[in-house]
Order: sequence, then C-alpha cells, then structure tokens
Amino acid sequence: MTEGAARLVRPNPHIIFDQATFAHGERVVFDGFSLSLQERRIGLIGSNGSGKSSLLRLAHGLALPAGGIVTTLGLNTGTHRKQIPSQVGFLFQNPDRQIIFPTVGEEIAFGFQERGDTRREAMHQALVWLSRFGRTDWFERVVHDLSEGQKQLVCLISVLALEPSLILLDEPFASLDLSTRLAFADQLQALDQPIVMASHDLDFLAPFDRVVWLEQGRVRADGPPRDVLEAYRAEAHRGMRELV
Ligand SMILES: Nc1ncnc2c1ncn2[C@@H]1O[C@H](COP(=O)(O)OP(=O)(O)OP(=O)(O)O)[C@@H](O)[C@H]1O
Repeated sequence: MTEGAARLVRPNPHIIFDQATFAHGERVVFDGFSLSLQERRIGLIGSNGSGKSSLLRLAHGLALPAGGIVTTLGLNTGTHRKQIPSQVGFLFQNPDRQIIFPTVGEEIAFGFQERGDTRREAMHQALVWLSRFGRTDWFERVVHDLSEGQKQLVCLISVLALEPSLILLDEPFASLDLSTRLAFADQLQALDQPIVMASHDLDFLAPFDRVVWLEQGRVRADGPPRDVLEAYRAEAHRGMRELV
C-alpha cells in the first residue's frame, strides 16, 4: 500500500509524476511528488484542499510543475503541452470553467471543429452524441439556462464525444441526480479508455482498480479500493468524533 511499492510493480503508466513540485502562489501543494498511474480505473480521494484537482490539472498540462517532470501518455507536459488536449479528455469540477459556447449543440460540436470537421459535420456529431444520452432535445438549448447538473452532463458528453485515449474527471457527479449518476456510472465503466477520477463519492469508486488517497499533497494510502476506502472512512469518522 505504499507509493514506493506501487511504483515498483506497475510498468507503462499513463501518468508519471517524477519529483514534481507545484505551488499556488505561496501555498505549496506538491513538493517532490512522485506517483505512477497505469490501471484502467483509478480513483483519487482526499479531504478538501488535499491536491486532487491540482494533480489532475498537472496531468493535463493545465498547470505545470515548477520542478520535476509530469509525463502523460508519454508526453512531457512541459514540452508537449499543446499535444495533450487532443489525446486526453478533462472534465473540470466547475462546468462554468469548461463551457464557452452559448448553445449545447455548439459546445459539444466545438471539439469536433477543433479536430478539423466542418461546422455542419461537427453539429451533426453533437446531435449524434446527445442522442446517445437521450438528450437530443437539449441541442438548441442555451447552456447557461441549464441547471448545474445539466451543465455538468453537457461537459461530460463533450469530453466523451471526442473519445480521448485517457480521461481525467474532477468530481464528475457532484451535481447530477441519482438516476443520471447511475446511468453515467454504467457508461463510464463500459468505456475502454483508462479513467482517473477525483471524487468524494466513495461508493462509485468501490469497483475501481486502484484508489489513491491524497493528504496535504502526499500519498497517504494507495491500493485496492476496499483497503483504501475503508481506511479513509475510518479516518473520517475519527475526525468527526473529534469535531463533536
Ligand atoms: N486558484 C487557487 N489559488 C490559490 N490556491 C489554490 C487555488 N486552487 C487551489 N489552491 C490551493 O491548493 C491546494 C490544493 O487544492 P486542490 O483544489 O488541488 O484540492 P482538492 O483536493 O481538489 O480539493 P477539493 O476536494 O475541495 O476539490 C489547497 O490548499 C488550495 O487552497
């Protein structure tokens, strides 16, 4: 269950943090952080501010390490930052940071246009992907008139539609209602691509291959979900008793 042991037994990782250092201004988030991620389904857990979003942003090249190296799909995020978005899908915790177009159709079509599809082709693809999720009626809707959960769903569809080689999800289900969450959980489990997902929804992570528990920018525990989630729950209950 130690980070060192995990690194020894797992070749060909999707993501490698090698002595990465990262700070938000004065606040150091990671200091010489090393971790290799290669399983098909990896969950990231940890209390608020433990570094989950920062880890995902570093892996996507949205943030760069001040020291050390982050490698995603074999690409150094510092030197190959521009190549990463075409291969790695990223879902922001806050949909408003992701959404840039007025209508749902245009938002989903954007990625296809970026890949070189004509506007007409891209809009057709957007409609096809909305229909896969039973939401064709959203095509012409104004994104900012949608609820938070609906916006989150649009962002998730936009990410999945481009069929990236690796998918990074930052709390994808935070605002989704239970039936939508369950439907998406099934859709995600069925995907071939590897997924790294930060979540406070521990039940969702139970069938994953590996869970990494972050605490203050360090790996507190790392291993099979049943071990890591149980230890995390036990710690949360201890913390709760101390608060009351
Ligand atoms: N934009 C920012 N400016 C300054 N500090 C930040 C910023 N974003 C995050 N931090 C700090 O970086 C640290 C790690 O934050 P991060 O968002 O990675 O944590 P997290 O585990 O994703 O938290 P949460 O569960 O609340 O989403 C925290 O101490 C946080 O206060």
